[in-house]
Amino acid sequence: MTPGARLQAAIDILSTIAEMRHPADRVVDGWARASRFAGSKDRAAVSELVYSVLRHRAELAAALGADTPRLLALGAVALIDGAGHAGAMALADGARHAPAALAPDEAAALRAAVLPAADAPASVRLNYPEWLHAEFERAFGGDLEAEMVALMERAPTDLRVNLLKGTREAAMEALAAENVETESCPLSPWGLRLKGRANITGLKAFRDGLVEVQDEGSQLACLVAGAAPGEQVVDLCAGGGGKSLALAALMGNRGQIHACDTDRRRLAKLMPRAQRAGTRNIQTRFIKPHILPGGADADFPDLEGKADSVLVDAPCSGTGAWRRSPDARWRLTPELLESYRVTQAEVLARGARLVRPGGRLVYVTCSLLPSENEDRIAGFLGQCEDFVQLPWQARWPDDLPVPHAPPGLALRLSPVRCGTDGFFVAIMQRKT
Ligand SMILES: C[S@@+](CC[C@H](N)C(=O)[O-])C[C@H]1O[C@@H](n2cnc3c(N)ncnc32)[C@H](O)[C@@H]1O
Repeated sequence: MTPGARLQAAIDILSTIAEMRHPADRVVDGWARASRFAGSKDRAAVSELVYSVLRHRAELAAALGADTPRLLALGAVALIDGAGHAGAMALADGARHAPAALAPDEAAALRAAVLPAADAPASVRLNYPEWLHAEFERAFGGDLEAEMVALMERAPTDLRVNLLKGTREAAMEALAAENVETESCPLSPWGLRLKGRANITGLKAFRDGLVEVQDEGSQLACLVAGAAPGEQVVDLCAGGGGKSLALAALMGNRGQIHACDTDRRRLAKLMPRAQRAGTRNIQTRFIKPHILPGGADADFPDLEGKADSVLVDAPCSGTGAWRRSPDARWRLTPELLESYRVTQAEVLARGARLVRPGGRLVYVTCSLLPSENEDRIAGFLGQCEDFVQLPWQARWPDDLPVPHAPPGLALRLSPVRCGTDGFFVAIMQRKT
């Protein structure tokens, strides 16, 4: 592909993302599958440009005074990728497969474009929706700028070594034998961080179930949630089972994990993964999203008040994972956020009913927003007096380095403080 054709492909992908509001990775993958003519370098260059626009969208829109996919992509070539104004304009020459020549107003906007100065609003310079500014300020205070800069960076790829299949050292060797260099994650005892890039799902170590892709922050959430051999564990929002699989490894295949979700399609991904991992103590359960107020929970007639531990890995804004999904910041709306908060309160209350006296209720989000985190826990504890919150430090193993999390009972991970995605973990215990 010519540089102009790559630019036009990025513009087409950005147009589809804007029109359909689909996740960017899905649209980029769909384009790559449908574009057999594109080689691996073309695919990498197109994807790089699409993500560059998504990471810098607010800055670019302010610089250009417009946010059409065409101008945003040209602006990214000029201002982010370093090609300069003339370099970007030269690509839109109307040649076959390249973008049509610029209209006079487009050319004028591009020529005049300069990235916002230091006195521009933080939400513009650091690329997040202005309506979330107060929440981020509440979350980070004086660290807001540093955390938002870190959220614009690319996240490393982390793997969780499946201890049911081998040690971290054995996994590192197996990966090295497939030319994939890794290093131990700084905090997770099961974590390996890729030094470069690799197609993980194509590796033998992955197919053999020795490693799974899981951010270190998610691994730490599982470490703190904990699960002991022989326990009855409910993973109430199990999705594709990333956390169920980590808990199963902790349990050494003894006890039972009930992996539940309201989405059959997501849940269906779990059992093939469990098989690959050699996990034999997970069973899946499709559940309805709501229970009737005051009534019994028809999806859990067998588990009411019986579970040793209930993990509520709640649906959330995903703000903590913006490094991986930069487009998610532009799909989030106040209405969507409010709908997450409502569901979070519902699933917490539902999970609480399943916990036995003395058992644990663990609430996890990959959100950085206090309204999905601390406020949810405060609301829950205000209504459920038979639960008390435990400090996360009490569940942190003595022999591991301690994350630089801010003080408080709940564990709050973030890219700057801990080098992980943003996560929130609160542990509550049912009084005996
Ligand atoms: C953060 S994701 C779970 C990720 C998963 N635990 C993992 O580690 O891979 C949240 C999940 O909650 C599910 N969900 C949404 N509403 C729900 C509800 N009312 N009850 C239970 N699960 C729900 C979604 O389908 C989604 O799979």
